[in-house]
Amino acid sequence: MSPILVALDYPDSAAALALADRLDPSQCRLKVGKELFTCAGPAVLEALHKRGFEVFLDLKFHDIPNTASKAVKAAAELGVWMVNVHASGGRRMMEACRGVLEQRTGPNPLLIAVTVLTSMERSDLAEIGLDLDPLDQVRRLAQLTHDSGLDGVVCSAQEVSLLREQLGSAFSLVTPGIRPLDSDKGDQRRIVTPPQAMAMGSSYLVIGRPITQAPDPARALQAIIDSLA
Ligand SMILES: O=c1ccn([C@@H]2O[C@H](COP(=O)(O)O)[C@@H](O)[C@H]2O)c(=O)[nH]1
Repeated sequence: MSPILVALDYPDSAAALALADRLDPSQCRLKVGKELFTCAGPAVLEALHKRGFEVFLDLKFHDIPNTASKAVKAAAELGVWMVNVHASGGRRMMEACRGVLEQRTGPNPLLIAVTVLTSMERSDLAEIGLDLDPLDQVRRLAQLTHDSGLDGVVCSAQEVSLLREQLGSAFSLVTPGIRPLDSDKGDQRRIVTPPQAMAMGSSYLVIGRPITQAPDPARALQAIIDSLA
């Protein structure tokens, strides 16, 4: 199965489903984030599942343990393949989220946690009171996520080699901030090309605008897949 997760960052389900209809579920999974889920709700997940896609519901829950864990349970009941929280919500929050999944019968999504957003660099961390290199904060939060029993983290591919050494091969490393050489960086800061990310050990590559904003998104996806071969 392809490691590519296409980010469906669209303002309505018609646009998202129009793209999905041009893609093949054997070539990629899809990611539904805050914009699309807020406007289209669970119905868009049902429509994507009907088309045969596995879906990462990227809502990055960050709340007290009771609230975050109930949100994770609700996401699991929507049948998604992967769901996430913010690791900075802490160990008790992450353990509560893992706990609600353990109590369910039936298939569970992978549960992962965001470390440091790929749009952030050292100066952004300093402004929120963290005077350290993003790599150090990513390593700390990834260890906490691992110790809390989750399945993996969201990080930049720049951090993947060290996290693989630290946490082993079974831990999922999901990497946004992926940019083919000719594409615009936009608001991302810690970026890596698709072949480099795979070579360094990413489990999954999250790719949005380089595909969705391309003149021919299906062709852009195929070019990225070819670059990984
Ligand atoms: O640290 C993070 C966590 C999540 N994202 C999400 O990934 C995609 C990236 O889209 P691009 O258009 O390829 O930049 C987007 O949906 C983000 O919400 C991230 O970029 N970084």
